[in-house]
Amino acid sequence: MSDLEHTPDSITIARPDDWHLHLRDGATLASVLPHSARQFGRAIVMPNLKPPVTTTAAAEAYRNRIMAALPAGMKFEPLMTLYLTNNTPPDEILRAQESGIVHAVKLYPAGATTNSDAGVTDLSNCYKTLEMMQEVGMPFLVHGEVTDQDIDLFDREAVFIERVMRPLRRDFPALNIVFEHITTKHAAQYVAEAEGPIAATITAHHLLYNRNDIFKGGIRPHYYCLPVLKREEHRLALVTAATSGDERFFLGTDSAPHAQGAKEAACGCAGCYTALHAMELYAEAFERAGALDKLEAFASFNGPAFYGLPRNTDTITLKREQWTLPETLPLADQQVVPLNAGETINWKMV
Ligand SMILES: NC(=O)N[C@@H](CC(=O)O)C(=O)O
Ligand SMILES: [Zn+2]
Ligand SMILES: [Zn+2]
Repeated sequence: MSDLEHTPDSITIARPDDWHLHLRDGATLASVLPHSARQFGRAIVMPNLKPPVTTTAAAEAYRNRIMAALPAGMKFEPLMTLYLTNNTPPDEILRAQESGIVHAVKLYPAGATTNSDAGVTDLSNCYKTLEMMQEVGMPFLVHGEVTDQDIDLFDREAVFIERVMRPLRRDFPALNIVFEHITTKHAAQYVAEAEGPIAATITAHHLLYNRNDIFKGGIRPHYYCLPVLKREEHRLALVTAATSGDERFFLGTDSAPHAQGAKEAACGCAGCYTALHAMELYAEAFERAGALDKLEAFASFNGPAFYGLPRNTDTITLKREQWTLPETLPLADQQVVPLNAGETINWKMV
């Protein structure tokens, strides 16, 4: 635990960016975009819509819908991505690069997570496209889990490193890779030690919670996400990585809105909604580690550096001020339950 007497009552940092965000589309997009735009200057917008965003033209149209949904007076830059499929042609990468609005290509292993059925079944189908990405410097963002049903859910990230990540790095030594939403000590160690241009995003909830929290006092659907929360030793490894100052680690909320009824169900969807209070959660995690001084690089410097983008020039301020989260938030014509709904948290962005 940090020595609370000596931690500041407020912290001002360069405006952060969210390098892993689900904005969805239509009325849901309109409901959730203001939460992210209030805290973050930019976001890597994930392409796992229905249907997925698989072409540059679709990404441009999606970007236009996001900008149309942005409330007047709010500033926000969506950084678009393409959803890799078995059939994505290499020249789509050229179109994406030339568009100036597509900043990465995302791997969803088929069946790994929400809206991933159109994902890649075998990366060897994509080698010509990956070669083009390596050539033009287009980052490759990966949901790093295998999907074999005989692999324990809690082992899927670790197995992905051996079966997919290491061969990928061997075959594409210069490919820019982001290991998204890492959840294990294995992934943290791999990213810290791997050859070549590589980075990882870490969510706030994987820094604050472990798998016990999914079952605290009963089944807690709002703590269910993919990759799933892991043992305490893995959470501790993520906190060590995030607060290490290693510029390979940066902020990605993986805020993933699902309607309340889709989460509180016999077979609930995977995803935590944290966009409302993401920076407050990260401040809590970094303070608990006695590392508030490391938050700015993790949240505001390392991501732009990896993507070759300038840092934001404005700032945000977080004050140590308790406030209670709402039980629900509007989501299109339904509700979404934020993580920590109804709880009192210790930091507030002002
Ligand atoms: N993280 C999740 O649990 N869900 C994400 C998809 C993803 O990031 O895997 C979603 O889009 O719902
Ligand atoms: Zn994912
Ligand atoms: Zn995600």
